[in-house]
Amino acid sequence: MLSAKNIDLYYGASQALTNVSLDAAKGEITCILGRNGVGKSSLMQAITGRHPAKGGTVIWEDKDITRLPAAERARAGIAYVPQGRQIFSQLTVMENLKTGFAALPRSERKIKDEIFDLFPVLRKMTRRRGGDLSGGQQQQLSIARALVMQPRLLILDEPTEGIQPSIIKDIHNVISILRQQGEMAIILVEQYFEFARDLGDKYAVMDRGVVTLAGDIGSMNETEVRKFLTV
Ligand SMILES: Nc1ncnc2c1ncn2[C@@H]1O[C@H](COP(=O)(O)OP(=O)(O)OP(=O)(O)O)[C@@H](O)[C@H]1O
Repeated sequence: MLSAKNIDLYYGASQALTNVSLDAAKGEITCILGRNGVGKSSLMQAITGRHPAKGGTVIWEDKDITRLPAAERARAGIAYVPQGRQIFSQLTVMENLKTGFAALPRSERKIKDEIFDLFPVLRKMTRRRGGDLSGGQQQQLSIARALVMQPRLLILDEPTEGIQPSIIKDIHNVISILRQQGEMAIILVEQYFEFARDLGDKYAVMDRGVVTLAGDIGSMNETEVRKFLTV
């Protein structure tokens, strides 16, 4: 279980998050919705430690990780699939996958076959350079690289952004399988409303650095939520 409480985050003097709280439970998908620039990625930075919070606490599996550096949070089982994918374009697909090993003890540094079962397209491409993959293939590689870390919290930051519909469907299936397996908590940051609604269990809507609406997707008022998504 992840519990971020009363998070304040600044970039210099500019406050990007004010008193934001978010929980994410194992076996569930928690969706973060909101327009560009409202603070969704900043909240993920606070959770992953890439840009630590100035105020508030981040509790993960009953430990206070608020002050832990990002690498230690990764070792504690928190994996982040960044917006824009951030594939190493000069490295091969296999080398990209192996960068996920850094968070694992030596004895567990293996690429499990399951990774290629989830992303069959990558199996044929292990020696291809990351930069030669299509955007959709890079997104799949980025998710696969996070899964190599065997995370217990998987954070996906806008995985459908700029991706063609057929691959969005594949990514949807993979996220759905991971949810069914029930082994990890998943946070899905999305602007594609239907994608999030169809996959999610819980949701939080952000607007200008605060959470404005939150609850179970089953009882979500779509009209209200959509008001925070359209420009
Ligand atoms: N490294 C940074 N330095 C300064 N300001 C930043 C930085 N990163 C984000 N911001 C600002 O913080 C605010 C929140 O940005 P953030 O990226 O968290 O929003 P977002 O909801 O994830 O939007 P997007 O979908 O466009 O990424 C914005 O005003 C943004 O300009």
